[in-house]
Amino acid sequence: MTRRVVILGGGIAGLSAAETLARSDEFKRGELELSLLEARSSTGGRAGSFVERETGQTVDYCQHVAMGCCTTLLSLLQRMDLLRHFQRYEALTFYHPDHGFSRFEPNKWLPAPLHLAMTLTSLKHLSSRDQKLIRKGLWRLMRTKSSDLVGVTAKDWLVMQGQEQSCIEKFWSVILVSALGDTIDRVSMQAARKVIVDGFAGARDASDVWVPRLPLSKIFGDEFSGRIRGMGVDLQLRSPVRELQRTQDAGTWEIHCSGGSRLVADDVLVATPWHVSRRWFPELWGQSNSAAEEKPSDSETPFESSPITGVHLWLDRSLTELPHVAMVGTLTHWLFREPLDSHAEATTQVDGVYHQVVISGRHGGEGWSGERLVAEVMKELEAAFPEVGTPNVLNFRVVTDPNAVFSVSPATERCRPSVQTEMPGLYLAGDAVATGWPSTMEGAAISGQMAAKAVLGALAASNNEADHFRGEPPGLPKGLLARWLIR
Ligand SMILES: Cc1cc2nc3c(=O)[nH]c(=O)nc-3n(C[C@H](O)[C@H](O)[C@H](O)COP(=O)(O)OP(=O)(O)OC[C@H]3O[C@@H](n4cnc5c(N)ncnc54)[C@H](O)[C@@H]3O)c2cc1C
Repeated sequence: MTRRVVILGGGIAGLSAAETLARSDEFKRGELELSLLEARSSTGGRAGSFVERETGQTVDYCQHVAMGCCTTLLSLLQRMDLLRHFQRYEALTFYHPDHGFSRFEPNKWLPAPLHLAMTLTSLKHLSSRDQKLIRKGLWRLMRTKSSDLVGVTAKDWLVMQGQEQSCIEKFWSVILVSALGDTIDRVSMQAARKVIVDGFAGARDASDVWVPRLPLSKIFGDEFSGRIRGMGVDLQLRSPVRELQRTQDAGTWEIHCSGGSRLVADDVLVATPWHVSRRWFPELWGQSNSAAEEKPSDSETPFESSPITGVHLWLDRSLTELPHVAMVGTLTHWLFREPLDSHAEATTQVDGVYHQVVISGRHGGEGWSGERLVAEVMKELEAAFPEVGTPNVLNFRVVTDPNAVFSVSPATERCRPSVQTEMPGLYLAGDAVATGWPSTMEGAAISGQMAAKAVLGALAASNNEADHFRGEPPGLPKGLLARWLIR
């Protein structure tokens, strides 16, 4: 008998689930029918783009980057022949107003984690005392198990380890705010460990930076959706789901879309963002994962959002030849220059050189207008690149997504639901489910794959077959030394 699986939400989680299911033998044998319902006119979700009205250029709501440790995302892109739209960088450039530019390039020959040892020395904004303390902190972190960091914020742990303010501001905060999308007084040290250990220390290629060369709407929208349709998935765009109901007698799910259409499914895989999924199933989003953990009190709101702002600038000149710069001690966190190959598609004459500034975790935004924010950012950029004089801003857009990422606080870590629920035929995906990853494209890709495997596992169980499907995807393989040193 054919089982009908419906995926709700065509962000990276939903796309990853659709790809895993569509490649399964069960789907190829015709035992599964697969639909994906997406509210918007394009897939990709938060990894999306808009057409800027003045220039006609397609630009991402906000620049996205992946790291080498994002193995599930990168292999998904590879399988879909989309990785060629990403550029890999092995080095990063840091800038500090008092110390200028430094290059961060992990050693290619030393085994992980020694490949990072010399790298800190190249960061001019870190004094030798800072470097010594940071090495000590990194060592302690590698020797501390993730399970020993439950309930602690990154800031508290760093202070407990004797990390001074200067190390926190110039090193830990810079990496963690960018990677976790929120400030270190809010985020959990478990999530911070994931970034530092998996993203830098665990393997040599882990800290590579992968930057999209096409607008995200082309990669995760047009191209990805074309491919999954080609694999036989019934993709329905502009189909916002309004309501979900379990029909007890039939043992199926009824899915009602805003336009009045109705679908019946044996299995539903909910891959909408946490703030949407929570409206349908609040009980799944506030409870502790582990029986040993206490349920948080009502006063705790475990799933808070953190904003990310993209400041899109069209300047009358190019600021730098560098493709991206991580800025330390400034309001600007990242500068990206001309990240897209999209200009040929602009509908009007593109005037100016496109740059994008990214600012993460700026809660409240100090009530500044777009003009004020651009003026402050431009002051910082002029100081960083004095050789180009005073650039004129020909056009700008400030895009802040208040729900860009969930704030991965200690309370949130305890409450992230797993992909498998106790409701028959109901599975959860999305970057906020319990993958161990922060709110990232990688977390979303892993969650979709895990949820799809749970669907296949249940199918195997109902057919009395062995369940080969469970388990998290493996990350980057750690070398011998890293396995020995990292707990
Ligand atoms: C500004 C910004 C910058 C970021 N930078 C990075 C970065 O550099 N690196 C990184 O790895 N991650 C980054 N992220 C995070 C990353 O974009 C997300 O973690 C990831 O895309 C989440 O994917 P998802 O599928 O879980 O959710 P979403 O992308 O939110 O997808 C959910 C989908 O569900 C659809 N939907 C919602 N409601 C309904 C409904 N009722 N019916 C049907 N469909 C519905 C939505 O339209 C959407 O397409 C950033 C996010 C933002 C916003």
